[in-house]
Amino acid sequence: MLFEFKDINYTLGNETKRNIIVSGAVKNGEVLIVRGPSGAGKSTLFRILSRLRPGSGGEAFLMGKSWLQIPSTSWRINVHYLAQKPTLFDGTVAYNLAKPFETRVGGQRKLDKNRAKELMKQLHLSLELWNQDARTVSGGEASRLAFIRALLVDPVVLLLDEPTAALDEPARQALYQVLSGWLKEPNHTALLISHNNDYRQLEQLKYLDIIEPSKRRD
Ligand SMILES: Nc1ncnc2c1ncn2[C@@H]1O[C@H](COP(=O)(O)OP(=O)(O)OP(=O)(O)O)[C@@H](O)[C@H]1O
Repeated sequence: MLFEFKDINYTLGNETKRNIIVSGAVKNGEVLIVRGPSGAGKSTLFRILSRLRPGSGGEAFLMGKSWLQIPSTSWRINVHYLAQKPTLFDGTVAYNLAKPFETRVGGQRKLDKNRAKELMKQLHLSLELWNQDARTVSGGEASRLAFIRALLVDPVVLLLDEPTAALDEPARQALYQVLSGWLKEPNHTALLISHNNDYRQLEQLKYLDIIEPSKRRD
């Protein structure tokens, strides 16, 4: 297995607490669709798996190596969380795409400008955006730019949290086409949250349902 998590355990809610325990595994090229009603804890699971917040138990493994053996900064390079609301920093679009390479997340690598521009074209983004102030881009442009930035970092696992929510149909299809190509490269896999079934063009799908324990049949 390329990426595996076992008995990830976390509690949601303040007064009425809900305890969730989930496990899953994905091979090279597979996509695990994480489903569940709004508020079920899907984004929370992604934040735990990318080690942006702690859970209360369980263990994840990247290429067979436990997260207990890998520092969280290195883990996050390879288990990359793409949040529902994209984070863009003050500065141009180019600056935003280069941002991960300024820090340890990008390792020793530099931004591949040609690849960045090629991805922009594939995702129906105008190259005129390159020098635009990132705070002025539209919601749909912002989500595609954050997706491009994630691909440029080239993680092993992409945790995609409703990546097409702000996109129109052609842009949605373009995003899944780019993702599909990325998944065909070695050592790539993804987990995906989506409230609509717009990901049908992806292959090798698996499903994980997050439901309240009281509704479980097992
Ligand atoms: N930092 C936080 N502090 C308090 N409650 C939180 C926090 N983050 C999430 N929650 C709560 O935990 C629950 C699960 O949130 P989460 O974002 O994981 O759900 P989700 O399944 O991704 O929902 P959606 O499909 O609506 O995005 C929600 O009730 C949410 O209000």
